[in-house]
Amino acid sequence: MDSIEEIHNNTKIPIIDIGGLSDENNIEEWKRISNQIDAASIEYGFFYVKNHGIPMERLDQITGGCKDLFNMPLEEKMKIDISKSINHRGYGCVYSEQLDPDMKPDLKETFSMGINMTEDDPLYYDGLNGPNQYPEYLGAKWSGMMESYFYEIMDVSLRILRAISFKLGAPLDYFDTKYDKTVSSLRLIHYPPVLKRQANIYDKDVSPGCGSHTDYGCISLLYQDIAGLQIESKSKWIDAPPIPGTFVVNIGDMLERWSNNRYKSTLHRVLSPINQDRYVFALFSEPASDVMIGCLPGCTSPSNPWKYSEITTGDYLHSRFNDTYAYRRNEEDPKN
Ligand SMILES: O=C(O)CCC(=O)C(=O)O
Ligand SMILES: [Fe+2]
Repeated sequence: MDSIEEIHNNTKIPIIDIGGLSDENNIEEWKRISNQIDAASIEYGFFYVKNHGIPMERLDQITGGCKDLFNMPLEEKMKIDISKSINHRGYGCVYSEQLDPDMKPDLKETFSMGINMTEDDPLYYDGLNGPNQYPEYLGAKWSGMMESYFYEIMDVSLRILRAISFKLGAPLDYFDTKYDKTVSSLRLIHYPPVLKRQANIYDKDVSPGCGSHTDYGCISLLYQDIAGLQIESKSKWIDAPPIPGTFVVNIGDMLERWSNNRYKSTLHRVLSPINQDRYVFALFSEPASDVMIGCLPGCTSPSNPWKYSEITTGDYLHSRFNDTYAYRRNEEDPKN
């Protein structure tokens, strides 16, 4: 395998060492890290993080968990199909999602899960909260492992959001207070191989691995086993290859709104792997569904008023899911 330096020579997306965020008294480190995150979020909307605290063995274990899920017989996967869910969780089969409306639906299958909310909570029936659909076929050990991982990666996401709050003039726990009933979603993805990639990636008759899109939430943290991810930078597509032990982090639409466009929710896409399966797991980090997306204190001034109107994270997510999922196409848009 190529060394980190060799891989990194081929991409300009910065690698940021976030180890120092675990000591909240080390102000110099917080300044250094939050400045690096700030610069990368302005220029690329993407960066890699290392020293995040999740060991390589754990990442291999979760990759193994992805393979176990997608290797299940189709009838077992369909038992937990996302269309059976009240809250957009469970298995999404190949072609069920179309992230680029100008292209064919995506050649990928997915599994989504989040926190288990109890039924007595007023947010339970808002279509984003509620129970997970776990694969019984894989037993409680599998779901227990994924639930633990969900909290481990949530923790990393909140550490990064604290660094962003630090930089943008908000209290360090600005996002923590909005995340008690987080609708964050952990998503496992499998990209089936193609024999030969189409010569013209813009061929509208061929499904992309994942069509070009921006993410909906605050930040996404992604681990990929093999290459395929590309991001748009200065009107060109550049590769964001896997770098061992790191996560790819990107800014989503909600943080773009919250930061008054200081940070970029960058277009990205995935090329189907050739002759090889590709496995990914990503956390889409988002606050509770009743949280209003406002403007961070350091991102507005009399000469730079907030460019958006207020919307709750729940309404925003529903409208985006309705745009991109075949099974939801006929549902009412809550924004209308
Ligand atoms: O598979 C990848 O590398 C990216 C997936 C992605 O962008 C997404 O699911 O939003
Ligand atoms: Fe994405």
